[in-house]
Amino acid sequence: MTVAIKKVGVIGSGQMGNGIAHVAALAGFDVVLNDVSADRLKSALATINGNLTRQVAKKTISEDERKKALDRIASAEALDALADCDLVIETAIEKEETKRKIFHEVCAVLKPEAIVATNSSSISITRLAASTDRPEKFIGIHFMNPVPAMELVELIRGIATDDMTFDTAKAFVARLGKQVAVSEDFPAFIVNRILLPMINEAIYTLYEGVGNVEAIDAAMKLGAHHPMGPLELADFIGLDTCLSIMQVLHEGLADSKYRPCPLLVKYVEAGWLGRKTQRGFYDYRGDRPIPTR
Ligand SMILES: CC(=O)CC(=O)SCCNC(=O)CCNC(=O)[C@H](O)C(C)(C)COP(=O)(O)OP(=O)(O)OC[C@H]1O[C@@H](n2cnc3c(N)ncnc32)[C@H](O)[C@@H]1OP(=O)(O)O
Ligand SMILES: NC(=O)C1=CN([C@@H]2O[C@H](COP(=O)(O)OP(=O)(O)OC[C@H]3O[C@@H](n4cnc5c(N)ncnc54)[C@H](OP(=O)(O)O)[C@@H]3O)[C@@H](O)[C@H]2O)C=CC1
Repeated sequence: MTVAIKKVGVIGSGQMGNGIAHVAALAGFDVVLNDVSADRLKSALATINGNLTRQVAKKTISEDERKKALDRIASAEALDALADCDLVIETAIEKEETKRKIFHEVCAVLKPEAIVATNSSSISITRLAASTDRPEKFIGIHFMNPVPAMELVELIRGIATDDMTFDTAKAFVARLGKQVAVSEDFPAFIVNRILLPMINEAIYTLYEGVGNVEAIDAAMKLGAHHPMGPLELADFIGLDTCLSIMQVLHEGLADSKYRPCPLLVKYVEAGWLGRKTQRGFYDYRGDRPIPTR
C-alpha cells in the first residue's frame, strides 16, 4: 500500500535541494522549495533553470517540459508554506541540531498523514525520527550529487518506519526514474561508508606528501577510471559535508580508521569548502581550477 503524493516540500535549497526540486518537478510533482535565505532561493531557481536548459540543449527534455517543470516549483522562506505537502524532504546542512530544529518546526505545520524524509548523508535515521511527532512516517531518502544525473537513491528505514512509508518512498523514487538501494540504518549508510573513507584517504595522501592534488586526482581518474578525482569530488560534495560524514563514521563506529584527516579539518576551518565557496583543494575563482597544494 502506498500514499498518493502530489505535493513535495524540499527544505534547504543548496546543491541537493535544487537538484531534488528539479527532478521532482520534472516528474510532475508540485514542489515547494524552502530556505532560510531569499538569496539562496533565488540562486537555486536560477541553477534549476540552467540545468533544465542544458537538458533541453541535449534534447533530454523538451522546451515545454522545462517551462512546465519551472512553473511547478514555488519558493518560500517560511515553513508554513509546506502545510499541505504530502511528502517533505529535508536537505539542509549536515548538522544534527539544525535538522532536529527543522523537524520540530515543520511537523507542527504539516498534516498528520504527511511523510517526512531526510536526505542526510550519514546521520542515524532512527535518531532523527525520534525528534519528530511521527517516527513511523519518517524515512531516509538519500539522493546522490548531481541529482539530475545520478541514477541511485538510497532508502533507509528507521526502527519505527512503517511499510506504507517505505513503499510510498520507493514508488516516489521510481516515478523520478531512479533506482533504489536499500540500506540498513548504520552510520553513512552504503555509498558514503565506502566512498568517504576513500576520499579521506586521498586527503591523507596529500597531507603526508605522497602526491600533490593534481597527481592524486590524475592517478584515480586515469588509473582507476573514476569520473572525478577524489579531491575534485570532495570539492564537489562540499568539504564541510565530507567532514561531517567522517565525524559521524568516527563517532558512530568508534574506530580510529575513520579519523578525519587534519588537513580536511583545516580546510573547513578556513572556510574553504570546495566549489560552493569557490575554494577547496582547487581554487575556482579564475578561468580554470588551480590546485591549492
Ligand atoms: C555525499 C553524499 O551523500 C552522496 C554523494 O552524492 S557522493 C557523490 C556521488 N557523485 C559522484 O560520484 C559524481 C562523480 N562524477 C560524475 O559522475 C561525472 O563527473 C558527472 C556526472 C558529474 C559529470 O559527467 P560528465 O560526463 O563530465 O559531464 P556531462 O556529460 O556534461 O554530464 C553528464 C550528465 O550530468 C548532468 N550534470 C552534470 N553536472 C551537473 C550538475 N552540476 N548539476 C546537474 N546536472 C549535471 C548533465 O546535464 C548530463 O545529463 P544528461 O546525461 O541527462 O544530459
Ligand atoms: N553535497 C552532496 O554531495 C550531498 C549532500 N547530501 C546531504 O544533503 C544535505 C544538503 O547538502 P548540500 O545541498 O550539499 O548543502 P549546501 O550547503 O549546498 O546547502 C544547504 C542549504 O540548506 C540551507 N539551510 C541551512 N539551515 C537551514 C534551515 N534551518 N532551513 C532551511 N534551509 C537551511 C543553507 O542555507 P545557508 O547557506 O544560508 O545556511 C543551504 O542553502 C546535507 O544533509 C548533506 O549531507 C546528500 C547527498 C549528497
